[in-house]
Amino acid sequence: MNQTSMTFYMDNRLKSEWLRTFGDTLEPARVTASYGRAWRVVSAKGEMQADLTGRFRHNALTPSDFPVTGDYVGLKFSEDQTLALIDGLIERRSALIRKAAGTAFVEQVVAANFDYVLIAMPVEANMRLNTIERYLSAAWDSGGVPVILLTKRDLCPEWETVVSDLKVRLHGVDIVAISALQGEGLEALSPWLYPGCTLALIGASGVGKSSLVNALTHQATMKVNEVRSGDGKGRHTTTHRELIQLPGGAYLLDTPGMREFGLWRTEGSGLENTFEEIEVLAEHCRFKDCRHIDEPGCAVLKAIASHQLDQRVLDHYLKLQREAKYIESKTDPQVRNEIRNKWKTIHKQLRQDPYLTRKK
Ligand SMILES: Nc1nc2c(ncn2[C@@H]2O[C@H](COP(=O)(O)OP(=O)(O)OP(=O)(O)O)[C@@H](O)[C@H]2O)c(=O)[nH]1
Ligand SMILES: [Zn+2]
Repeated sequence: MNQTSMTFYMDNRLKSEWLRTFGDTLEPARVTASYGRAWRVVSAKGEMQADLTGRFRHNALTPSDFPVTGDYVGLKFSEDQTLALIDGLIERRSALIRKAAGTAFVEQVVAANFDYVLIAMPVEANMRLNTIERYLSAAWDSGGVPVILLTKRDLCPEWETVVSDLKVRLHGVDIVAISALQGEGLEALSPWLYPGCTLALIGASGVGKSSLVNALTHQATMKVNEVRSGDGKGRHTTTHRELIQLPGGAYLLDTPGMREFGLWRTEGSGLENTFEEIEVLAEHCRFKDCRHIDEPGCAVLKAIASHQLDQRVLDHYLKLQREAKYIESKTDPQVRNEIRNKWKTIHKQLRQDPYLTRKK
């Protein structure tokens, strides 16, 4: 359990938005944990459990209308002052949204109102750019600014080379390498640990997120995961608080939903924007449904043979396309369009990556 005290903070922009939305009728608070039907909030009065007012519940039409961890909310109190009730929600300035496919298309917000997205992954001699790109585009989509957090640098002797290499490839994205175990490199995170700054921490299971939180809070706030063999349970190591205040006043968001982030589908269609070159070439393939794998008369393969196109670009394209097909079959056209538009922005960044740039 987390023993540190928690304080409520709103910057000036938020304060004025708050006043515009609620005036002085409600008590400002922020959600520190969400349990589905109950919430934990912090306000100037301290931390407490909260329910929803009937009015709020009635007005909430979709799952994303309900409060999530990180949300700024307006509280009312029961007549005897013992119960806090959420009566309103400030519009989210950023959100990690999980798009779950089912009979109806459901959007699930898993965390809100962060400034930065810390993308955690172990540093390795051969970093997989595809994975990094997927995380980066999800981060940009969320409204937060991505920071790549390379973990376990004690296990990778060449970590410094990897970092400088990535800095060139991922032009303009901040990259930090740490070892939570040895307490190394943590000071490099200080530019983001200023009072009121909220960081969303994402990354696959086992990359060292809990260890980082522990190292930053200097205490066992989170249980480091010992994967239980057999039943696969005991995976959620997050204690009841999902918004953690760090010494120095920054906040860290770490919710169970975010922990599954590595499994999310964050992009769908729209690859044709990212890989324009291939699409243009493909128009000259003999077969309209050419897969550019081994078909005769394939203009894409011809371009590779003549070194006009890099094989790795095609591999990357085919891989993403296989993945995109899956979600495409499950999402509706309107959503596909949205995803496509987002990709248009992302594609600009990707094109600055030498890895994805066409040879000459
Ligand atoms: N060598 C080394 N091992 C680390 C480091 N950080 C974490 N680990 C180990 O990696 C394993 C997973 O660490 P966690 O912090 O539980 O990873 P997590 O990302 O929180 O995992 P989930 O809770 O499953 O999402 C543990 O055995 C840690 O001891 C590090 O900097 N160096
Ligand atoms: Zn082809």
